[in-house]
Amino acid sequence: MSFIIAEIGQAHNGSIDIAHDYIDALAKTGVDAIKFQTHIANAESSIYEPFRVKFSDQDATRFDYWKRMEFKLSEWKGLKQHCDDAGLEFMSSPFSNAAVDLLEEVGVKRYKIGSGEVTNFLLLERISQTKKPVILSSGMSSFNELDAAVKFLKEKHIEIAVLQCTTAYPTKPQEYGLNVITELISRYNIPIGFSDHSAKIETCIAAKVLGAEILEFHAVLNRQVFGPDTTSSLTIQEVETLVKAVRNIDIALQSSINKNDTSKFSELKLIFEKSLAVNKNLNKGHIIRFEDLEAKKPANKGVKASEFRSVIGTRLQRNMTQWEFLNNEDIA
Ligand SMILES: C=C(OP(=O)(O)O)C(=O)O
Repeated sequence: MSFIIAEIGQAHNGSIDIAHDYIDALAKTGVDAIKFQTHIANAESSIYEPFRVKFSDQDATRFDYWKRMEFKLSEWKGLKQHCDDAGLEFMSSPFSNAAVDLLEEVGVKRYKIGSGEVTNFLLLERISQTKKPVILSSGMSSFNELDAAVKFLKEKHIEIAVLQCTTAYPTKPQEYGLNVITELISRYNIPIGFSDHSAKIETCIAAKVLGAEILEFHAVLNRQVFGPDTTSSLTIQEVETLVKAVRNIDIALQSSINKNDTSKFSELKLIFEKSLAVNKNLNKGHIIRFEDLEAKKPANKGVKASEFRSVIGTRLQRNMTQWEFLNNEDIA
């Protein structure tokens, strides 16, 4: 079955109240986990970090932005408690070792490592010290970089899953990299997933069908609000639709149908299948041609439509009227 993660990221815009609103809204959609990002400006950034997208004049630097996105330990604990109460797993990607320390105090079950951190072995080392399972994203990584991170974590006996991801906001269809999902499955022989930035529900559905066991996408309460990921996010309504679709596909993919066993269709086959009839008035002695025949519902009223070849060239034994069923005793 799929593990579905709704990524809130910075959609709360630094407001703890909005962060809680996200939990309430997403709890109704059927996702398994809600993911935040734990940013500690001093530990992960500096005043030299450029903006990826400068979407408001609120922050002079990207560092100021990260500072504004910080929550206190007690606030993180409140978010975790809210998720617990809503029956959702609380997740948050750390962007520094200090963030891992904080999340350990909050009490997380596993770690998500964002695409930008794949080469941050200092962080990988700190996370592996926790011995908790890891979901590693790959939005900017070459196979060489990914192999190195996977090897590092595997050697430390960390349970690991890798997500196909393309770091672009939003991703265009030609950038999704759905082909990579099957490559990752055969390359690593571990659970593989998909971290989506497309803002379209079909992308995760396609990833699911291709074998992704973990699906992550950004969610936003309102597409009009400022935020670095708004254009790459699904609305709450779209999340609900996506989750329903994925759960159905999970059931479908786990069920196998034996096309050779049609026993449960026997009654329906009688209704849907057809018997041969004549399509015009014909006299006794007429030699039946293809052009004289039609196939009509139901089955079992005359010669089976599948056997029409055995009728062609036979001679009518009686006069027949248009649309009458043709039986074996009518021909010789
Ligand atoms: C940036 C993150 O992930 P991804 O690279 O999968 O978008 C994250 O989890 O915070």
